[in-house]
Amino acid sequence: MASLISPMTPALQQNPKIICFSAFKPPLHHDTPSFTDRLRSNPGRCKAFFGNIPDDLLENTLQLDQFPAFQSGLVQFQSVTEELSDTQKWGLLVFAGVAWIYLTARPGILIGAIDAYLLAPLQLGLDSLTGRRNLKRSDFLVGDKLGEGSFGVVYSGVVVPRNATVEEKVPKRGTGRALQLDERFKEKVILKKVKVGITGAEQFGEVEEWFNYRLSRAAPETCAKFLGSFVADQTSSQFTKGGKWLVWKFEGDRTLGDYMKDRNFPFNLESVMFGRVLQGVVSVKRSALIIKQVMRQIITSLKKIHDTGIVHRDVKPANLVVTKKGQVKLIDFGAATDLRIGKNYIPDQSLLDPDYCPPELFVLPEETPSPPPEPVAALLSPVIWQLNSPDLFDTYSAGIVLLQMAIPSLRPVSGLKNFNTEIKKARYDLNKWRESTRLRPDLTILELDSGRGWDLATKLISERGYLGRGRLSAAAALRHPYFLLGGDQAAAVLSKFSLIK
Ligand SMILES: Nc1ncnc2c1ncn2[C@@H]1O[C@H](COP(=O)(O)OP(=O)(O)OP(=O)(O)O)[C@@H](O)[C@H]1O
Repeated sequence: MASLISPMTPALQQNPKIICFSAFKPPLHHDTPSFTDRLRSNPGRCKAFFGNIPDDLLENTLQLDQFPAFQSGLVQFQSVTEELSDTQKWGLLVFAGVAWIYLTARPGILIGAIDAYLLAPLQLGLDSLTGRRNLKRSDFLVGDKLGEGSFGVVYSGVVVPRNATVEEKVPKRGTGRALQLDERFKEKVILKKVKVGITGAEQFGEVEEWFNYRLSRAAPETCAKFLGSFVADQTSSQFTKGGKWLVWKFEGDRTLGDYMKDRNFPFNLESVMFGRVLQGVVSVKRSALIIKQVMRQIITSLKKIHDTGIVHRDVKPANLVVTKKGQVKLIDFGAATDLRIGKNYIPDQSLLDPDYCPPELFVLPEETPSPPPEPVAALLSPVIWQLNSPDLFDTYSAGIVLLQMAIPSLRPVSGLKNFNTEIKKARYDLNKWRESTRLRPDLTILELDSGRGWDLATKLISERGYLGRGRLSAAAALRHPYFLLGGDQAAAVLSKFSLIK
C-alpha cells in the first residue's frame, strides 16, 4: 500500500500505519467531502487526530484521495459494510480473523495454494525456458556407485561441458577417479538411477522428484540442490532405455554418518563447521560446540520443512550431507510425505529405518484413511496436523542423532541396536534408561551447562502423550535452553567473516 505514494518521504516510510489508517476512511460518495479533504481544511483537528506528526508525512497521507482506483475499491468495501449492523460487522471481522488463522495455520493452506497454483507453474515455465527440464543422458558422465537403496542406485558424476566431443563422453571403467582428475569436468553431480522393473520404483522416483521440486521452492537451503531429471534415450552401460534419472548438485564428500564412523569425531568436523580449530577451549567443550552446531542445523532444517507440511520420515546421519562450508543438508526424500495434500501418505505403510524410527511407527495413526483429493486434503490439513502432530516423527529421529553424536558407544550400529532394545524396555523414558542401561554411556557432553543437552534429549526421545503431543517439535526444540547459549553460533558466524581463520 505504501508504494502507492510516490515519492515517499522518509518519515512516511517509517510510519506506514498512518497511511493504512487514513486509507480506510475514504469518502462515502464522490459528492461528499473526503475524510482527507476534511482533515486538510482543518489542520488543527488533523494534528489532534494523528498526534504531532511531521508536516511532510501529513501531506503525503492526505494525498491518498488522488488515487481513484484505490478510492473506488475502498468505497465499494465501505458501502457493503455500511449496510451491515454493528453485530454483523463484528461477525464479519471475527470470521475473517478465524479464516486467516485457519488458512495460515500449519501446514499453511494459503501459502500451499499459492505454491501449487502460482509458484509451481511459474517454476515449470522458467525451468523450461532455461533448459532445466530438458536434461539429457548425454549431459552427464556417470562415475562411481555411491549407494543403493531398494528403488534406486546412486552414482557420482559430472556435467559434460558443451564443447566436449561425443567420444570423450563415453564412460569407461574406473571413470570416477579419472573424472575427478579431468580438469574439464568441474561441475560434480549426484545421479540417482530409478530401478527399472521393480514394483514401486517408478512411483518412488516420481515422489522423490516431486519433493525435490517442492523443496527447491519452499525451503531450498535445507536440502541438496536439485538439478532436474531425464529419461535415458538408449540402453548403454548403466543406462536402460526409458529409465529415469534424478540429478543433484554434488554437495559434499561425506555424510554425517561418514564423519561419525571416524574415531576422531566430532573433531573431524571442527574446521568444516568453524573454519579452524577452536583455540583456548577445552576438548569436551569443543566437542559440545561442534555437536550443538550440527544439531542446530538439523533442527532448523526440520522446522523449515515441517512449516511446509513435509515430514522427512528418514532422518539419520546417512541422510545428512555435510558441505564444504559446514552446512548440513537433508537428502533422500524418497520416504517423505507432504501432509498438506497427503502426497506419499499411504495408511499402514511405514518405510522406516528401525534404528531411528519413533515408537509410534507411523506418521499418522493407522486408522487415518487414505487422503481425499488434494484440495479437500489441503482444507482438512490444519485439523489433521493439530490432532496428530506428525512432525514429531522426525524430531524423535533427530533426538537419536543427538544421542549418537554425544555418546560414543552409541555410534556403531551394534551400540545403537542395543540402545534401541533397552529404550524400548524403559518405555522410551531416557531417565529410566539411564538408571538401567548396561551400555555404560559417557554422558559428559550432554551433562555440560547443567545438563541442558540431556534435558533436550529426554524431550525428543519420548513416547507421545495426549493428542500425539509430549515430544518437542522442531520449533520448540530451538527454543530449548540447550540452544539458547549460542557459543556454537558465535563460532560459526565468526568463521564466516574469517576473523578466526
Ligand atoms: N547431493 C549430494 N551430494 C553429495 N553426496 C550425495 C548427495 N546425494 C546423495 N549423496 C551420497 O549418495 C548416498 C546415497 O544417497 P541416497 O541416500 O539419496 O540414496 P538411496 O538410494 O536412498 O540410498 P540409501 O537407501 O542407502 O539411503 C548418500 O549416502 C551420499 O553419500
